[in-house]
Amino acid sequence: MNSTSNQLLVIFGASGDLTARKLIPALYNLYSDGHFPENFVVLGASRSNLSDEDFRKRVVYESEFLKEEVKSKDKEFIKKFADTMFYTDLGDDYDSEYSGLAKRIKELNTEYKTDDNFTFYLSTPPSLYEPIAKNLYDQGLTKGSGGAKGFRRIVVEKPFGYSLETAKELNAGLQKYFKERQIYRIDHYLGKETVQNLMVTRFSNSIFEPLWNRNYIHHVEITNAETVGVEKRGGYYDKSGALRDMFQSHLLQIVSLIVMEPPINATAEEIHNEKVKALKSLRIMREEQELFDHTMKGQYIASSINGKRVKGYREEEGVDPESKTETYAAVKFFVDNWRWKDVPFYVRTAKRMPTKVTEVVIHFKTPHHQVFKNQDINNKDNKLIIRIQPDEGILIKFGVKVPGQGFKVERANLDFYYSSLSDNNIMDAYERLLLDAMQGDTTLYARADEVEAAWAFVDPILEYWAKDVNVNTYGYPAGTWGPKNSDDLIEDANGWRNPGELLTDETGYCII
Ligand SMILES: NC(=O)C1=CN([C@@H]2O[C@H](COP(=O)(O)OP(=O)(O)OC[C@H]3O[C@@H](n4cnc5c(N)ncnc54)[C@H](OP(=O)(O)O)[C@@H]3O)[C@@H](O)[C@H]2O)C=CC1
Ligand SMILES: O=C1O[C@H](COP(=O)(O)O)[C@@H](O)[C@H](O)[C@H]1O
Repeated sequence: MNSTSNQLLVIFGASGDLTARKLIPALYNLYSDGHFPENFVVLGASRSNLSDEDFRKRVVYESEFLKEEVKSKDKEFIKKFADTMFYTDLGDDYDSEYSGLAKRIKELNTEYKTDDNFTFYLSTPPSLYEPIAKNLYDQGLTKGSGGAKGFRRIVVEKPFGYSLETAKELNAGLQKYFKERQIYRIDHYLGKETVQNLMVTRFSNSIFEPLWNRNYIHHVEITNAETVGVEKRGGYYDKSGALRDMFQSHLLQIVSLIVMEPPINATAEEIHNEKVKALKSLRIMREEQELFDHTMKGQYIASSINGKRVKGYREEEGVDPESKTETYAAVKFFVDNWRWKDVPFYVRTAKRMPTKVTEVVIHFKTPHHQVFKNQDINNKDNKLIIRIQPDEGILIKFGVKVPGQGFKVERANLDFYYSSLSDNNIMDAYERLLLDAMQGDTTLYARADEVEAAWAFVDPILEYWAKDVNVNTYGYPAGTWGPKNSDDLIEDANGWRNPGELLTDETGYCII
């Protein structure tokens, strides 16, 4: 296990939702599991005027996200955790000088012996990333500006850019003040245990990797379905859409792990090098006809689920009532390299689907010669299903003989659930990623060139959709598996695998 050095973690945007919802609960779990170094301090920073005690109340004692923990643990235990938290007010805006912040950091560093090791976590709107980095530099708080003895790391939240151009600008802005190896771009899917397991499944078993290519794989299907709508994030989401929000980041990261070649070792650098090569080999769609044939967008419309009316996307708070922003995105694409030539990849992501599930399905080719003729024609390929969430696990579907006369073949399941491996809870993604940042491991963070390669693939689709000519936005009733014609995109592979029940019997079909 890596060791965690004494350090001070500064969270910008400490009064915000992510800090309370994810970061502090993740820190609490690390603390409970004994992962804090001997000397560890958290300094929250934002414009809101709060004292240290106000901040502790807000994110620990009265936090709706730590309710159970505060109730069930003894007071001393919780107090010790809360006492690692401090707060400093940044004044009116994140552009003003940070002399107060710098002073507080230095005082805490001396008092709590955090060895001059600072991690800066930016949980703010991305427009503030460069100004914050510059201010840290101006205050002598970065390696380049202060002759620091300890380490300096900067963690930034998604979204990382809005397009290839803006992602490049963000990268260049941060790289003026921090070296690439000091920059940690969060993609919380990389912190999920089963996403990491994609590499282990492939590269530590001799039964999968020899088959992991165009000779044996017919197609690859990835589904990311959520039951929730846009909730309180309508304002952000309406400018973003499913392709930017999920596909460019989380789903292309998963694709890179499926497509990549084996790294020569498991170091961050070698893994990132292979992932970049994989992302660069995705065939960028440039022709309008191809973009038309291989992409599909949809938007959820009102429906009734279990007798309760569910709002349509256009009725959500912060959403333009005439919005054409997609809450459903599906893309078919190819990978231009030796391993994957002519193997189609089908990837979809959507909100307001019947069930929450993220899974990768590797569909193997059927055997060249069919010895047993009476196999169900739609169900004769082997499938490897990697369930990323929920019920993390791996399922192999393979043919077995039905007992009795003759050779009737049926699919059987070889099922593995992650939960059967250990009694310990699987670490939450933020917990894992924070611990990695605290330990200086960038493996599960996205590197600049990875992010840019993903945007380079997505940009032409976004541009084509933005033109709004020959592009339909298909409506689908909330609680269904997307537009009624969604199987058109994947008809050459017998349609999508829809695991789970339909919540509603409405099956509307419309173009909106
Ligand atoms: N919440 C979530 O579940 C997720 C969030 N993220 C990302 O994390 C980051 C923070 O998100 P979240 O906590 O939800 O956002 P919030 O709006 O809840 O918090 C943003 C924080 O930034 C500060 N801030 C400073 N300037 C501005 C400004 N001009 N506009 C808005 N806020 C400002 C606010 O504090 P103050 O006003 O006191 O300065 C606040 O603490 C964003 O980049 C978001 O995309 C990513 C994935 C999930
Ligand atoms: O980054 C995001 O992810 C969530 C889904 O995350 P999950 O871990 O619950 O699968 C998504 O709802 C949100 O829109 C997106 O910004």
